[in-house]
Amino acid sequence: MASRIELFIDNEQVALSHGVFPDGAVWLKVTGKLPSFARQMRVRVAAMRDMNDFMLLAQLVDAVRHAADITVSHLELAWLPWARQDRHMVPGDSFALKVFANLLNTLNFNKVFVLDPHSDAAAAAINNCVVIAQESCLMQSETLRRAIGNRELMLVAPDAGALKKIHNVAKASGAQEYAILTKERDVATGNLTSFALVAGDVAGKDLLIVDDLCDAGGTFIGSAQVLRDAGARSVSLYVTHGVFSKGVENLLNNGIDAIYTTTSFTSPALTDPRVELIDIDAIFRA
Ligand SMILES: O=P(O)(O)OC[C@H]1O[C@H](OP(=O)(O)OP(=O)(O)O)[C@H](O)[C@@H]1O
Repeated sequence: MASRIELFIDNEQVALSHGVFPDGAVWLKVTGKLPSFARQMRVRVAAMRDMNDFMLLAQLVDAVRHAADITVSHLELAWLPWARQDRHMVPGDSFALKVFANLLNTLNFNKVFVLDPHSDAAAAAINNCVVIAQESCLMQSETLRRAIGNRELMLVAPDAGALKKIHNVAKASGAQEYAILTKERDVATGNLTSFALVAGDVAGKDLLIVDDLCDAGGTFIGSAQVLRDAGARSVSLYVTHGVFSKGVENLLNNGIDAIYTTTSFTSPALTDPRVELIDIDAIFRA
């Protein structure tokens, strides 16, 4: 299992056990004590990445509802898989986010809390979805709250998708200004081109690129190059979701000085002095 899954009944954590049958099917059991009557079931899932992880969640919900009369059920879904496939993009592909949301909706949660989803399509497709906004996630880093508030770091939006959110990040953190970059992605190949700085005087400044997620990192390596060419003193990166499919070293060796991310996808065990992890527990509790 790749995901991290936790169960809380009326705010008390209950132990789980899971594994894989010889035929490859995953199994899950609640091994802690389940009261026969409980008000609230809360399930937190981080780093969900495939249908085995979804199946474990579905089995957990079934096990709890079989044993206890639950009146309210909440899901804290830190990382939303398939969130980037938020429309049909090329002929023959699928609107995978909608397919996943339709399955998730069968679990009938009263609320589904999602951290900084890639686009508005998530809240439209998931029933009873509550979005925890990017600025709420970022502001849980004391380092960033202080540095942005003291004007020691200037915010940068790396593309049109990020620009939609950065105004709220600036407002929440007390930043006066932000720089804006553009890029183009060929959705058929994934290739990135045309990086350009379209607004903001970044010369001599310490910068913080802010975005929802980092996958292979091409967006941020290309952005860092443009920002350094324009005279930036340093370039750091905040992403709510750190997939880092080519490793954090790929970024840290290619123009990114420091990384800030949450544990929505990144393992809490990641240790690198140049990476600051924001615990999702702090975000969900805020
Ligand atoms: O680390 P990388 O591999 O570069 O991927 C990260 C980028 O991809 C996503 O946007 P996307 O390019 O899908 O564009 P969109 O915001 O227009 O959907 C995301 O918002 C980042 O900007």
